[in-house]
Amino acid sequence: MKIALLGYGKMGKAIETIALQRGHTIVIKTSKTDNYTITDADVAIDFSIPSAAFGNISNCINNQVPVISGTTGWLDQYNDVVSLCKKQKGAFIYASNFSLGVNIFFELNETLAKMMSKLTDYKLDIEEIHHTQKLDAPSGTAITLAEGIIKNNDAYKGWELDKANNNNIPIVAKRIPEVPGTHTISYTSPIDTIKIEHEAHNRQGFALGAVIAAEWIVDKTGVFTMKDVLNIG
Ligand SMILES: NC(=O)C1=CN([C@@H]2O[C@H](COP(=O)(O)OP(=O)(O)OC[C@H]3O[C@@H](n4cnc5c(N)ncnc54)[C@H](O)[C@@H]3O)[C@@H](O)[C@H]2O)C=CC1
Ligand SMILES: O=C(O)C1=N[C@H](C(=O)O)C[C@H](O)C1
Repeated sequence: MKIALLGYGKMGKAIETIALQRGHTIVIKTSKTDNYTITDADVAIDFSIPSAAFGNISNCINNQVPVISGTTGWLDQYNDVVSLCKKQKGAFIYASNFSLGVNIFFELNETLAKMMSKLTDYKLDIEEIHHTQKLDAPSGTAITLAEGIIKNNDAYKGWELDKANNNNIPIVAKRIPEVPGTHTISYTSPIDTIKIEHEAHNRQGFALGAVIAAEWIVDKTGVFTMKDVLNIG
């Protein structure tokens, strides 16, 4: 496949390595709004910055190039992308986290949330830790985890950064140099604590998942998620 990398930072470079190992060619690499012809690519992978994602994705969809986006922090425009994709009969996947391990963790989180929904003595919090260059907080993955809990436990209606209000899940975001991404869900009662955690050791899992998603979507039309790609849940 001929791949366009929209965003050639830490993730763009990790994706390039895996894509080349899997026999693909990188035909476009952008680190800003450079001039390029997106139709030179069979598929585009956007790991850019929150303010650039919507423009990058729309350009692909308007030109009938299937697009994968892992960029976080732009989701107020997600529904506009879904509408555009339907109108243009394009192909699009967004995932807050492309790694297989985190997608299994998402399923585990929902199952645990269902089990904990009747145990009102337990107080819940989500913690995420990332490197200090990260632009957004909380992480997209922490938001997906919160949404998975809200769907399965009526006690929670939303989430809030650094605050524990009645019906909102508190998300604590920590920034520590070089941490690729750690997410922890804790349920604490006066008697004990139940914890589940995913710790990425490097960026390879995110990058491999993104390339697998690109290989999967290249001949499809529609809006999909990693559940469709990995066939889990
Ligand atoms: N969904 C997932 O599995 C993962 C998502 N991410 C997300 O991916 C995004 C990128 O992460 P990193 O590579 O670590 O960041 P980074 O800061 O290393 O790279 C971002 C790159 O985007 C470039 N850029 C800026 N404006 C652009 C534009 N208009 N078009 C194309 N590129 C542009 C920057 O110059 C930079 O090279 C972040 O939003 C991060 O949260 C990161 C890891 C995994
Ligand atoms: O910015 C990062 O690095 C990461 N961002 C994603 C997120 O916001 O959840 C995924 C991963 O945790 C790494």
